[in-house]
Amino acid sequence: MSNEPLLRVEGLEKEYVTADGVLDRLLGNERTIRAVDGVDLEIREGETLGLVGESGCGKSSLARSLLRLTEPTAGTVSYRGTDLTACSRSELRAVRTDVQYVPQNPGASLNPRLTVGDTIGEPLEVHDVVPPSERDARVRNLLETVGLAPGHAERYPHEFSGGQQQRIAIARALAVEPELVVCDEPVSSLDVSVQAQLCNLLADLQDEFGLAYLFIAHDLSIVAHVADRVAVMYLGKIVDVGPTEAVFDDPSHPYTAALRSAIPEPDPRWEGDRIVLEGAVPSPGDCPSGCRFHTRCPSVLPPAEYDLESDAIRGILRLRRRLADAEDGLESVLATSVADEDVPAAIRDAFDIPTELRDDDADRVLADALEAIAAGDIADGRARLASAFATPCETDRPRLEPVDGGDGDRSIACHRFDDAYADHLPDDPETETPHR
Ligand SMILES: Nc1ncnc2c1ncn2[C@@H]1O[C@H](COP(=O)(O)OP(=O)(O)OP(=O)(O)O)[C@@H](O)[C@H]1O
Repeated sequence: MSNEPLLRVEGLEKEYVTADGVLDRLLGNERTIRAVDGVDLEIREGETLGLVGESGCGKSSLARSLLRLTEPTAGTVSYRGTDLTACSRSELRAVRTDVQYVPQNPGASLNPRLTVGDTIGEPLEVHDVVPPSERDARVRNLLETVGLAPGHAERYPHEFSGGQQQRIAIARALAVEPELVVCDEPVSSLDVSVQAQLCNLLADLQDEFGLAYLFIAHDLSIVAHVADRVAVMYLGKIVDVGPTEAVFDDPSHPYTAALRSAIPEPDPRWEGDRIVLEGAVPSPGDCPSGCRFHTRCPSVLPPAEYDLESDAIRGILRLRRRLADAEDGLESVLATSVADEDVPAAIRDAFDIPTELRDDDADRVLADALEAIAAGDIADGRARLASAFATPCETDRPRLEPVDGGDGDRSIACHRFDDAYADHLPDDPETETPHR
């Protein structure tokens, strides 16, 4: 396997401009959704690169824009040195024989009016791969290659199970003898046993034809079985990329650690706790500032001035976010009403902030801010907390940088791995989350 990338993606961006209705569009009330935000990636010859992240992180948008199935907003995609973003439509059609896409949910993407034979035969004709006289034989051969019977060519897509439909979609992609196949969640909708069969099929095809795959999944456990390297995506950005084993054995990025910990049957070697992320992925139309993951990050960096336990800074940040929207007074901070003197304790309780911070100075500043809020001066409390408990995760955007100690193949976008923020790391490693 050569180390020269087959496909190199640089600074890829994809924005969608949406409006709730025609009126909003006419009034200019449109929103820009930045689904892919400056992605750099490479896919090497014959390798499988897994791309994982929760639903809505931008995986399909990335896959579709790198193949120009949807036009990217910015960036370049070089396939064997040819910049696909600069190709004319006809040049792109020629490259499409080398780079194929297997869409999510093949049941919906296979034309119900075409027989399976015509579905697989269509790209053979479009790209002039075999003479018309050899088309049917080639279709039958492709069906056998993906584990279906040659006689299935006469049937229609609805006569097949989900797993079989996925095999048909793979056969269609293979028809033009590609070098790279982008598989968008190829097994997510299938039963576990069918998932395993399809993963084995993809591996066999890779061995036989030397294929490279971009394999998209929201579940890290599937990717572990098929990928040589893994890229982890969060809100339009790659936050962690490296060899599969390294990403699994040392899921250093807090988001990777959370995905890793969510695997239902953990590797017996894995001793980490289950990390439950708060809430869902925020809308890419309204991305958090700084590190996009900071609003859900279990390991957000505390301010350098204080020696704060990670639970405390998380709770304080949650409180700060709530206060940012708290125009209606105390009732939008606390769900139930309590006596004025009990408000500080009730807020600590509601936001999982310890009753006493281990850092006395921090505790005094927090107590003063809570007193201000209890007295009804929410703006003062908000300002005190914002100036005392700022975190670089909220203001500074982390860059995807190689991490020390590896072979240069692992990169992580997290301030915890940037020496410039070393003074923010808590003094007591016992209070740290399990991944660092
Ligand atoms: N055509 C579109 N118009 C507007 N917004 C879109 C469009 N396609 C995707 N989006 C939005 O872009 C964001 C990323 O979506 P995308 O489908 O790329 O994510 P994903 O990680 O592949 O998720 P899933 O696993 O659910 O497919 C989401 O917020 C989605 O709502």
